[in-house]
Amino acid sequence: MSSPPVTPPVVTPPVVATENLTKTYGGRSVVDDLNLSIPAGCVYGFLGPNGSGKSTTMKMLLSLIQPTGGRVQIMGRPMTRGTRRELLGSIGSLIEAPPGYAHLTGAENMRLVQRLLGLNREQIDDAVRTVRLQDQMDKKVRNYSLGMKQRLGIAMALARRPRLLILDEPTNGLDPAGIEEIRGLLRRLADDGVTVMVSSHLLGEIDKTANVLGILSQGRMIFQGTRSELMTASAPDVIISCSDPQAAVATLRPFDARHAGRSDVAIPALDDQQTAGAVAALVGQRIGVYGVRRDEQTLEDVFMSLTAGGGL
Ligand SMILES: Nc1ncnc2c1ncn2[C@@H]1O[C@H](COP(=O)(O)OP(=O)(O)OP(=O)(O)O)[C@@H](O)[C@H]1O
Repeated sequence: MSSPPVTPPVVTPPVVATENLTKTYGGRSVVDDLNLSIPAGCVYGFLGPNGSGKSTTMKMLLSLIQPTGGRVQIMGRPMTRGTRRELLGSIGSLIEAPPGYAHLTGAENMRLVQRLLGLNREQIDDAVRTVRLQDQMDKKVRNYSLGMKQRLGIAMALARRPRLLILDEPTNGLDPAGIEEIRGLLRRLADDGVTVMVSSHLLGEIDKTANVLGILSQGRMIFQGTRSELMTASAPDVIISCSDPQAAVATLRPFDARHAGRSDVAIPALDDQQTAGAVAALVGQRIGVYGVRRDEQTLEDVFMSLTAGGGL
């Protein structure tokens, strides 16, 4: 009897991959040996304090500036002088200030994009609907709120129906309602199969939207993975609630224990075996152990400790 044919798994290359991507200005590396990997269909949150190199990285992905070293691959193909034009045709981007002529209406701005890129009317209408600006198209852009300008910028980036969208700090300066509007938009785009790379210096602005996070500090990637992997990697404190915290701190000095208020003692970076050892040591000293738990950590705590609070 012949065995059924084995279908090889479909391996989709990352939509963006960089290898040792580096940018140096005057001998200083502002992007340093970066290995980015952005899976297809995700919202990739690119986080880091101001000046950590996010914009410089995004500009290199878009070929707006030349890397000093390393390589960029988009959808499995190397970005070179020969492939650049074609690859950029499948990327929409919003870098720095929102684009658009202030003295023209939203509709006039979109018509310019249509003509410039040789698009059809349906593509323009779809993009405007996606960012929910269809009722604002006859207003001059100078009368738009910042959030509306950002959404118009995103509509311009979306009009060519890109597979990849690169947005540099699209929520910067927006009020909570504007931030929520952009979050919802990014989720809808990812649901429609667009891969979105979005930068921010504020974790709270994108952590609920992003499936994958890349955290940059001083030009180096200090973490890349899912939100839950980040929480796991951060090894939260173990908190032991006990009858005599002063004596417990003395007993657990080799574990770097500290008094954490009332009956609590906090111990950093303990694995399960070490936790059992710490509890046994307390029991051996006749200190009553009331409870043992892992500290609650917000993603903000983790981010702050990873980036040592620099610039936040
Ligand atoms: N053309 C340039 N010449 C010299 N230094 C530069 C240049 N462009 C950027 N830098 C420096 O590179 C570092 C990274 O800047 P970049 O704008 O990429 O950071 P960022 O993470 O995007 O921060 P921000 O959110 O503030 O823009 C900064 O120290 C910046 O001053």
